[in-house]
Formats: sequence, C-alpha cells, structure tokens
Amino acid sequence: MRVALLSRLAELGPSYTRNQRAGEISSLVIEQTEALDAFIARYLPQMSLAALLPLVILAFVFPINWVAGLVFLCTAPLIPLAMALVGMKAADANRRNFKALALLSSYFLDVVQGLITLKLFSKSREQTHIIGKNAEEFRIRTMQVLRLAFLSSAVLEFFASVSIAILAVYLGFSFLGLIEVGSWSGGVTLYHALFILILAPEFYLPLKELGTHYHAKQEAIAAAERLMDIFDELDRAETGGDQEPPTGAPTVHLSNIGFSYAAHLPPVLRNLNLTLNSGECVALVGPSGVGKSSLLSVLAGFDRPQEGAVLIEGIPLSALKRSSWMKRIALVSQHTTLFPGSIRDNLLMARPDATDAQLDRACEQAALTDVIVQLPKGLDTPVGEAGLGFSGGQIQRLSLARAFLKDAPIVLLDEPTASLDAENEQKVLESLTLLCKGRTTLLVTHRPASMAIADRVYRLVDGRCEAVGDVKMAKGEI
Ligand SMILES: Nc1ncnc2c1ncn2[C@@H]1O[C@H](COP(=O)(O)OP(=O)(O)OP(=O)(O)O)[C@@H](O)[C@H]1O
Repeated sequence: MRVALLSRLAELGPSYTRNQRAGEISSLVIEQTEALDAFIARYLPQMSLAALLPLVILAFVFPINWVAGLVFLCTAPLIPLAMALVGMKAADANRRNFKALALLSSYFLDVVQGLITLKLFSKSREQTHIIGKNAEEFRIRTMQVLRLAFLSSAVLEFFASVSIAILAVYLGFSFLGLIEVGSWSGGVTLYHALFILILAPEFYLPLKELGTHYHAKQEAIAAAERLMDIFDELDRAETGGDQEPPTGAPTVHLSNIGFSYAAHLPPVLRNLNLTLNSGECVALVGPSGVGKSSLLSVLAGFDRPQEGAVLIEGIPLSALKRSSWMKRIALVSQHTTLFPGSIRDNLLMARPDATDAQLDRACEQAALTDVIVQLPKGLDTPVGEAGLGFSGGQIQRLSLARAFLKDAPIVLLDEPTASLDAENEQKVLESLTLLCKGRTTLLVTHRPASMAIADRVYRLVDGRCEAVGDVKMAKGEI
C-alpha cells in the first residue's frame, strides 16, 4: 500500500503535493496505512473463523439436544448485532482520531522546520502551547476510540456470558429431570450436558474475537477513506500519453496558454504565446510574483494549463510519454532538495552511470569544486535532510551540477545564480553559456548579468510575454 501510495503521489507530482501539508502526508503514508494491516491480517481471517466454527459446533450439538442448539442459534446473532451497533459510532470516532493525528503531525513538522523564525520572533512558547493543545485533542480522540473498543468488548462478553448461563441452567434442570424437552433420547446424560457446556464458550469465542477486531475494521475504513482521496486524485494527474518526445533540441511553442492554480483564483497566465527555437536561449524577466516560475512549471509538465497547449516540435506535451519527457529536461528550480546520502549520491541522481571524471567536471562547471575540496571526505561527504550543513548558494550550485551532468536537450533555469556572489556568478555564467549551446533553454532571471547569455529576452506582464528589444533595454528596466 505504501509503495502504491508513493507512486500515486509521484504521478500526481509537485502540483498536488505543494498544496498538501507534508506532515499530514507522512502520517498517512507511515501511520494510517498501518491501520489496514489489522483489518487484513486479523479481521478478515477472523470473519472466516466466525462463519465456520459455530456452524461446525451446531452440527454436533443439534443431534444431541435441539433446545441447546436452538439457544445457540438464537443467541449467536445478538453478538454481531451488538458489535454493529457499537461499531457504527467507532468509524466516526476513528475518522476524528486520524484527523487529529494528521493535524498534530503537520503542525509539529511546521514548527520543527520553522524553528529559526519562531525563535527570532519569540513565538516558540506560543507554538509549544498550540502543539500541546493539538496533542490533547489527539489524546481525547484516542480515548474515545479506546472507550468504544472496550465498551464493545464488554457488551460482547456480557451477551456471551448470559447465553452460556441460560444453557447451563437448562442443562442442569434437564439433567435433574425437571425439564424434559430438548433431548432426542429422553433425558440429558452427564456426558452430553458436559459436552455441550464445554463447547459453549468455544461457540461464542470466534464471534467475540470478531467483535474485538471489529474496531480494526472501522479504523481501516477511516484510514482507507483518506487514502482513497489520494487515489481518486489520479484523474487530476498529468499522466501523459505514450508518444516518445523528439530527439535533439526541439522547438518549443507555448500556444495561447491560460493557467490558474484553482478555479476560484485569478489566472496567472493569460493567452500567453512564446516560442523557444531549437538550440536557443530565451531569458524571461518580470517582477516578483508575476508567474515566471508558474510558466516553467507548465513547461516542465508539472502543471496542466486550462487553456492552450505546450507543443514540442508540434506535438502536444500531454501526448508525450511522461518518463521520457522527464529525461529530456534539466531543471534548476528555486527549491532544491538534497536527499540523505553523500554528495556523490545526490549528483548521480541526474546520471547514475556518470564516471568520476564527469562528476568532477560537472562540479567544476557549477563552481562547486572549491566547496568540495575543503570537505574531508570530498564527494563522499554525507548530506542530511534538506542539505544539512550546506548553504543556500552551495545547494544551488549542486543543483546546477546536476543539470550539467544530466546533459538534457531542454534546459529550464529558475534564477540559477540568485544566491551566488559576483565572482562565482561569473564562473557559473561562463559554464551556463557552454551548457545552453545547442540546447533549447528558458532562463528565468532578475540578474542583468545572466541576461547577457540569452539570445532573446522576454518580459512577463499581465500573464503574457512581451518581447524586450534587446538585453540592454531589459537591463535598464531591471
Ligand atoms: N501553489 C500555488 N497556489 C496558488 N497560487 C500560487 C501557487 N504558487 C504560486 N502562486 C501564485 O501565482 C503567482 C505567480 O507565482 P510565481 O511563483 O510563478 O511568480 P514568479 O514570477 O516566479 O515570482 P518570483 O520572481 O518571486 O519567483 C503569485 O501571485 C503566487 O502567489
């Protein structure tokens, strides 16, 4: 289930996950998935037992004493009935419990990630208080679930005990000759009475156990509902077609693109037209928040435009095989994630078969060599979650090194030199000039120096692209 869930999330891509709370998703994948295990491993096998064992016992008891058989037959349905009555409430309680857990997880993650900001504004105590409140809410919800689980066990135990007691009184009286109905052979012998009484708890046991595991079923239903939300989201995923993208640096045409993040939000891109000729580097400028990164995301295929189409050599992007398209683009975004492992592992993601010489060259091109030679373990230095021990600029250079390594015909760059000093910027720009040669490149930038490597400059205004006469003019505007 976890593997299926993660591959669905990968198919949904960043356009889905960036609108979700990371803590909630991780609680869903790690903890809530676990709830299905109890249902499959305990409840379902118990259901077969509960259907089979009482029938077998009845088959032995009826030929000996039909009244005892009738008592079994009449009291047995009481247990599933009581179980279902209590269980109806349990699904709701479990749903609330999972919600409280998801809220607690996501809040906790936000606080841990934003600890510096909280310390800076002396808000950590306040947040601790809010986490305390969420934890208390989770405790209350958990207790509600447990109360229902124990209550259902008690009710089942009660019904089973009363039924056995009725049977014991009947068998006792029959044995003493005070009751004469029931036995096919006249009276009840000690052997028969003991045989039925010893079997009685075994008759109710599978039903009681089923009741005990019933809350596992309700827990699984609550978890499955949330999991199904993600599987149902698949319709919104950009799954792509089955056509292979053209080889070499293609001409990319954005035709009448209209895009907004949600139906209730104003469009970010409106009737946008832009052509990136084969092997050409186009720079895109514009004020912050105008939609440059959104345009890159549409071009990379992470977001689907509501209007218009992205055409790769005339073929709509939506018709291309997604995995092949991903191999054709190198993207340096503003948010780079470093995965736990060594620097080498993080670089090899871009090209698993890269040789040491190729890795060294990519580091050199991205102005990363100076950083690596200072590390005692060099390329084998471990980097932690979110690039622990790496500065923003160093992470950006690592992302650039990945782009150099990938050697893809389409290059998408979002502010590639934003966190670099003038000296390193110059170094990286020289490498970028080489990288862009012969590749179709879109370079989003605010930096005048970066624009110099572009063949043409466009400005994004009001959701549309306007050509800027020349680089000098664009520099003047910035
Ligand atoms: N996931 C999202 N959901 C809703 N709105 C979004 C989302 N991401 C961005 N936006 C909005 O879309 C608009 C364009 O954002 P975008 O990041 O594309 O701008 P940008 O030009 O790249 O800005 P910058 O230069 O600061 O990086 C902004 O108004 C932003 O608030």
